[in-house]
Amino acid sequence: MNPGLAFDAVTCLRGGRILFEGLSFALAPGDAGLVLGPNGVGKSSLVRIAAGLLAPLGGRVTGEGTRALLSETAALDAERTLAGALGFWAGLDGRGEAVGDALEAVGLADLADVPVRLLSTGQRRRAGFARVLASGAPIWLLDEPGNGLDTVSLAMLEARIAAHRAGGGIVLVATHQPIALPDAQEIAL
Ligand SMILES: Nc1ncnc2c1ncn2[C@@H]1O[C@H](COP(=O)(O)OP(=O)(O)OP(=O)(O)O)[C@@H](O)[C@H]1O
Repeated sequence: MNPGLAFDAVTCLRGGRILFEGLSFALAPGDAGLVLGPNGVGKSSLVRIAAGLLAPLGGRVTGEGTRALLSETAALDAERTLAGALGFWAGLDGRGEAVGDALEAVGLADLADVPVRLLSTGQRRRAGFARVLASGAPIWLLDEPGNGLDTVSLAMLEARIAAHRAGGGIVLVATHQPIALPDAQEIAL
């Protein structure tokens, strides 16, 4: 199976307004898409459509391969320990053993036993990214992945994305912040 992600003439309606219309792009293994545009233009909506959480008004999304989403909400149970919350999701994919390495990768191994609700903003963001890493999904959908990250963590994120692409993974990033994403396809809304 060759992963891929393509938008074919996708139109997005939200809150009674057309946010974008007839949007097409295609990402192949190793590719990155960078979604850019001002506040409220529809970047998060585009990522949600790519994740299958929001239906487009028109057009279609195609592509093979599982998709992992990092969005504003980390989607981790606040009352569980960090390792427990990540283990819940990874376990659903039969990848419970991947949690330890993911926590190491994002520099949170020391906080594995801390409840998610006690994490700082940046730590929570990194925890959300650890969930993506642990998923093993070939397609990463990252909505503002750099939010709240310090310089070291941003460099970690960029390095992990580069390694993912080098291994044939695909990434779609929506962001305001500058992020190193060499040769990314710009998707300007
Ligand atoms: N659940 C919803 N119901 C109705 N309208 C919504 C909903 N979520 C978002 N919108 C509207 O859709 C528009 C686009 O929102 P979206 O979050 O996709 O933009 P964005 O480009 O990601 O913004 P930002 O840069 O501020 O994160 C906004 O006008 C917003 O109010």
